[in-house]
Amino acid sequence: MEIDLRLESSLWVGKKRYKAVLTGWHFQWTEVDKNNREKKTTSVPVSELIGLEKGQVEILPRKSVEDTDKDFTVFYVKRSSSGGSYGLLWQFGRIQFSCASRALRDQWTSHLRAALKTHSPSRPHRLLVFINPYGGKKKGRHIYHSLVAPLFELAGITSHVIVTERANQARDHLLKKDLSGFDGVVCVGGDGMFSEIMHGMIGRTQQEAGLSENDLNVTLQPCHLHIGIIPAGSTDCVCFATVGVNDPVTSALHIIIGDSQPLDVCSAHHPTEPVRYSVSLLGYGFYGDVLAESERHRWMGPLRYDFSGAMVYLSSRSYAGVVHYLPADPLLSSPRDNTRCLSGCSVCSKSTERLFPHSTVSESVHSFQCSQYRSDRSEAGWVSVAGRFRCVSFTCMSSSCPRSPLGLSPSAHLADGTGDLILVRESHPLGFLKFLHRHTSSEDQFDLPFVEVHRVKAFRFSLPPGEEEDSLEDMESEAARERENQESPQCGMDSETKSRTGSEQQLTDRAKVGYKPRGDWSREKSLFCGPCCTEAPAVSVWNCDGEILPFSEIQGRVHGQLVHLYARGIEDKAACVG
Ligand SMILES: CCCCCCCCCCCCC/C=C/[C@@H](O)[C@H](COP(=O)(O)O)NC(=O)CCCCC
Ligand SMILES: Nc1ncnc2c1ncn2[C@@H]1O[C@H](COP(=O)(O)OP(=O)(O)O)[C@@H](O)[C@H]1O
Ligand SMILES: [Ca+2]
Repeated sequence: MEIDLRLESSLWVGKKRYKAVLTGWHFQWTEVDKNNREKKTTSVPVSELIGLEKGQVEILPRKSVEDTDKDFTVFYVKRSSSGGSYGLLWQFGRIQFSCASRALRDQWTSHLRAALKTHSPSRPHRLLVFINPYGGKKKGRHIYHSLVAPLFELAGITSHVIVTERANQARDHLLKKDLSGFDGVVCVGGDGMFSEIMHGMIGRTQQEAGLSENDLNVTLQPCHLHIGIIPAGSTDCVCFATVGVNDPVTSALHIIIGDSQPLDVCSAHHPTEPVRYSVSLLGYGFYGDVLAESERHRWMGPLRYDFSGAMVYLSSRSYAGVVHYLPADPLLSSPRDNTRCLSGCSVCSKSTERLFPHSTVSESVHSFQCSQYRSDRSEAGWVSVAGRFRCVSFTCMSSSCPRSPLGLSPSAHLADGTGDLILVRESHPLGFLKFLHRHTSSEDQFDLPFVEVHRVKAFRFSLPPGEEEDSLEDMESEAARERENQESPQCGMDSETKSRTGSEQQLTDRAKVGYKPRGDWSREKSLFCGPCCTEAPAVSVWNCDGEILPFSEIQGRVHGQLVHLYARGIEDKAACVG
């Protein structure tokens, strides 16, 4: 039986009288003056109420309740127009109403609670929170305890908090520990920490489904737990691109109200390595080199990327390779259609219907996607491009971030089952600088003769014929053999570098850092072996959402809407703030 949630009465805020109306979906209050004229109305969707309490309640600086019997306090999401040039900042709104009687107060609180239950069914009650205490400016713990935990408490959310003590602790926990009772997982950290959590969640889901995630042909099962991101890292691109701002309170409010944003994920495969996943950036060449270089300067905090970016730019490298890609349907969207994926995006909604044609996801989705991908795997429809590239980048979304407010690919979609492949060919250094600089403005970075962008479902990158990647073991033994035969140093470097043979150099180039999780933060080998060294490395590494993949040849495939975030995409500023 449907409960009638409608309620209307006069309420007071201080000395001002308001006409308050609960329609079921909305709660609104309008100031009424002495002549019964209605003034400004504030309307809040019930789904955006954070909570309510009887009495006069303050939560800042600390929660205090004065249990008056005619008052109740409502907490709600309030949008602010001062959220920077891109998304909308959400703030915590609080209003304290007084009623004519205690009975009316109880009627309001019970109706509002019932409306919340009915219209906000997907709110989390119990969350597993991982804090990386070393991410970004090392403020994760403080951000969570001072800004986020009080809001969770107010909203009645209980949380189990784990402050990590090592890299990959969160991933391992998600892979092995009992997760029953949790509605979602919260990541307090940057893109690397998010990536760790995403790997744990995707891995766990496939384990439970009995699927082999390393198999490129397997259709992965979407994860059922949502992930919330409290930005506390260096780039925080996943948060920025899915919420529109990097603000812990805004993110906490999206988590509290149980927002849901599906996200495409690209799996990156190499024959001898475990699968890796990426949402923001799979980048070879410039972005791979910047990451490898930046690991040596972690002490600089987020600035390490700017410093390393400048260093790598000055080294002016390009790398040979062959890129194959499987184009997505050009009738659905294009990376140069000048559209933006905003909250409620119709391209993404249509993709949901295409990717999950029946409302009961599981088997139907599985078989549909499998057959679709199997036919894609034939060479039919694949396109190849060979050459020397300054960078080969792939992103499943715009990858906007404070450094680049419109992102690597401004018209990419969060959840359309495709990604954008950006190929930047060898070019004059000033041309490349122009390309990079355009990321910081609204000028079109693809409108340059040496840049191409393709919307794709899958891609692979290989080294040129004859220079294909050997297995690292082969290279190691070859290097050892060469070392035995060779005595003369290559140039006047330090003794370790001097004794490096051709294969060793190549080995170092390819596996520059070995396959270590970035969080180990061990001393990496510099990309710059010294002014005397004129020979640039022949190969680069991949930057996989801030993690180094120590190999060159990969195959990537987009898995549409594989994970869900507590977010709603970028809200259209014009539509939301009056
Ligand atoms: C002359 C001005 C040049 C400005 C170039 C700006 C280009 C910025 C593009 C940024 C794309 C970011 C994609 C996201 C990558 C993150 O996953 C990764 C890890 O983040 P985190 O864990 O929070 O540290 N960040 C990077 O790889 C940084 C790339 C910076 C390149 C300059
Ligand atoms: N306690 C820890 N000690 C060292 N590394 C950690 C720890 N917890 C997480 N990490 C790792 O730190 C890396 C970077 O974290 P992140 O939060 O993304 O910061 P940043 O944005 O500054 O790179 C992640 O790859 C994660 O695996
Ligand atoms: Ca996408």
